[in-house]
Amino acid sequence: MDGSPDALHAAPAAEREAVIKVRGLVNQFGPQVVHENLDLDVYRGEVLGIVGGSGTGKSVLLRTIVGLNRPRAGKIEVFGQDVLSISDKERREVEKRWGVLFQDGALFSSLTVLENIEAPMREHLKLSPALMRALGNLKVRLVGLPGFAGSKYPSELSGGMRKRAGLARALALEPEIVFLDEPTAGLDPIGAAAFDDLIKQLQESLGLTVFMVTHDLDSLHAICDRIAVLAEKKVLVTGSMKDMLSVDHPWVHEYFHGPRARAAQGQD
Ligand SMILES: Nc1ncnc2c1ncn2[C@@H]1O[C@H](COP(=O)(O)OP(=O)(O)OP(=O)(O)O)[C@@H](O)[C@H]1O
Repeated sequence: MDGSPDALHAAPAAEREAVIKVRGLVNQFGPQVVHENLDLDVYRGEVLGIVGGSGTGKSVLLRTIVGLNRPRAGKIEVFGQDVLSISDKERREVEKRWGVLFQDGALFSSLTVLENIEAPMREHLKLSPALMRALGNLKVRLVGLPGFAGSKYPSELSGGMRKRAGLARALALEPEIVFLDEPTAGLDPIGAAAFDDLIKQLQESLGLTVFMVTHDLDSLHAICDRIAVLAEKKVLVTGSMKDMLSVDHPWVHEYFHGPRARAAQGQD
């Protein structure tokens, strides 16, 4: 198997714009090396699913790209900018162009949903309170929440509603890239499928690029254009769901041919 991260993808990489380019990434915590010379491209407009065994560093990769973890070595370009060496001011400009949904939603518990959605606007934009409120209400609707949810506190919402509220906040600045860390974890299968639909709809209507860490085989089937597998401290392989079926690697084979995979493909 070719070690190139795009070895299995049919379209020539040169034709697609990589909005994220990771090269030679090294992450290490004490003696534990999590990533060793990891390379990855994320292309504009795609939904990329990041999968891998527990502890392979999926969340660390996401956190490193968005600047919450400083790597030992390597280069990360987002929108062509070297995000590890740009100034704070340049960094804030780049940060405006992405949104992040953490696994638990990471909403401020003391703020209402609308106030949560307005928080990034307050930080990055100079808008009147009335305009922020109007935009916030639009985001509430965009993610399929009922209007009354805007005035609720996170603790007053169901898990699925909290995820949607977190997504609304991630979309507050109308980003080009959305990072999602296990967005369907903790949702029941119907709620998870509805959330998948929402992500796909938003990706299509807003032209979003979606970087999604997931364990959810249904999500991979339903919405991912491409999958990147983390194993052996790097991106072992990337490709379509179909490509994954022919990868000759024990974890990849077990994951994509196991009973849960067959069920997700509708073969059980
Ligand atoms: N800040 C940190 N300090 C020390 N070790 C860390 C830190 N962050 C992550 N790790 C370690 O790095 C490894 C990768 O963690 P990460 O959360 O990225 O795994 P993951 O692939 O997302 O796993 P899971 O699928 O179980 O969520 C783990 O062994 C974790 O303990």
